[in-house]
Amino acid sequence: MRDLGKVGLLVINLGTPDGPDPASVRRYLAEFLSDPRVVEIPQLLWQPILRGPILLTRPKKSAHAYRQVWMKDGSPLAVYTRDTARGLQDRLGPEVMVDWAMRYGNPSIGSRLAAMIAAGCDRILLAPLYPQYCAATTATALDAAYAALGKMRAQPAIRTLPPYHADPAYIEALRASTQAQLDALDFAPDLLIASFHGMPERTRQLGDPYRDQCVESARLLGEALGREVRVTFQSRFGPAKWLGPATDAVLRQLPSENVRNVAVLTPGFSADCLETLEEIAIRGKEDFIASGGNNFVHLSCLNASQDAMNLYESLTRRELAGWLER
Ligand SMILES: C=CC1=C(C)c2cc3[nH]c(cc4nc(cc5[nH]c(cc1n2)c(C)c5CCC(=O)O)C(CCC(=O)O)=C4C)c(C)c3C=C
Ligand SMILES: [Fe+2]
Ligand SMILES: [Fe+2]
Repeated sequence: MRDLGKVGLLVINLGTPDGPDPASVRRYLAEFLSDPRVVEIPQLLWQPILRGPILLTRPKKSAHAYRQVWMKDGSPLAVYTRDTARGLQDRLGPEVMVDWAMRYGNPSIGSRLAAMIAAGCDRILLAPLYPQYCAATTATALDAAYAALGKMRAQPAIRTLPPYHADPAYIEALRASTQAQLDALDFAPDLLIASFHGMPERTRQLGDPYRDQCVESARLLGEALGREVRVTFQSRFGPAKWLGPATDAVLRQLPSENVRNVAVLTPGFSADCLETLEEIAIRGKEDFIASGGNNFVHLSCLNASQDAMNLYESLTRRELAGWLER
């Protein structure tokens, strides 16, 4: 008989290839970029483009980028997400079973939900670790969970973590982490840049609150730090118009405006990954220095730091209220 009555917490992140080789990256990109929540072009038109030029060229280029940031234990996104789940398990104790899953690639959301249910969880909090909501991240992670639940006869009760872009605990975690990293620098940045992952401009008109939530997070962080935090958007993909200003263009422009020392933080990413460690910390730095900049630093994401644990413990305890004894 199943042991009924445990509470589960599933930490969810975007997903990453199993290895930094072109075949693994191709598998990952094929799944990721076939998600109609991510590329909102009719599949009949999109699949030939994806299966043709994109999957023939991008895996090799991206694998090269992944190799530059790959860690001993695997992809940074997976390592930090796993460590976040382990840290949260310590904070929440044996009353909650904490696990982690990825929307694309491994471990899949369906497989970890099945494991939690097999272990006796009848109440599960799904926690996509995206502070700012958009359909291409939060919604699709929850879609995948609901799709797996849709195949079950006996479902657990489900709660979902709302976006936390303006939550005082998020702003405080960012403030503490940013201030500690700035205090450890051997230069004083003229400007702080908050670089968020971009989205097609069209998604804003369609109703995604993502851009406004990014701007609000940066405004609140600036207020907490008592200095300007300038918002930019990175990682443009495809020919459509994306949210701006673009991080790479701003970094190339700043030295000509006499801003020669910058710190870039990436507060929309819960964990460091290809987009922060390669695109910003390596290529962003190269662009800025080649354009006449003097000092550049990328500040780490919250990852599985104590600031992160303070944040996630506070958010998840709130959402688990009524399910926990204490
Ligand atoms: C944090 C929020 C993210 C949003 C919003 C987002 C939208 C989005 N991304 C792509 C295309 C790609 N993103 C890629 C990597 C990637 N994206 C995010 C997060 C968001 N994406 C993360 C955390 C990562 C890193 C994964 C890792 O393994 O480290 C990639 C793959 C890498 C590459 O080949 O460049 C693509 C492609 C689109 C099209 C999109 C919105 C429509
Ligand atoms: Fe992305
Ligand atoms: Fe990128």
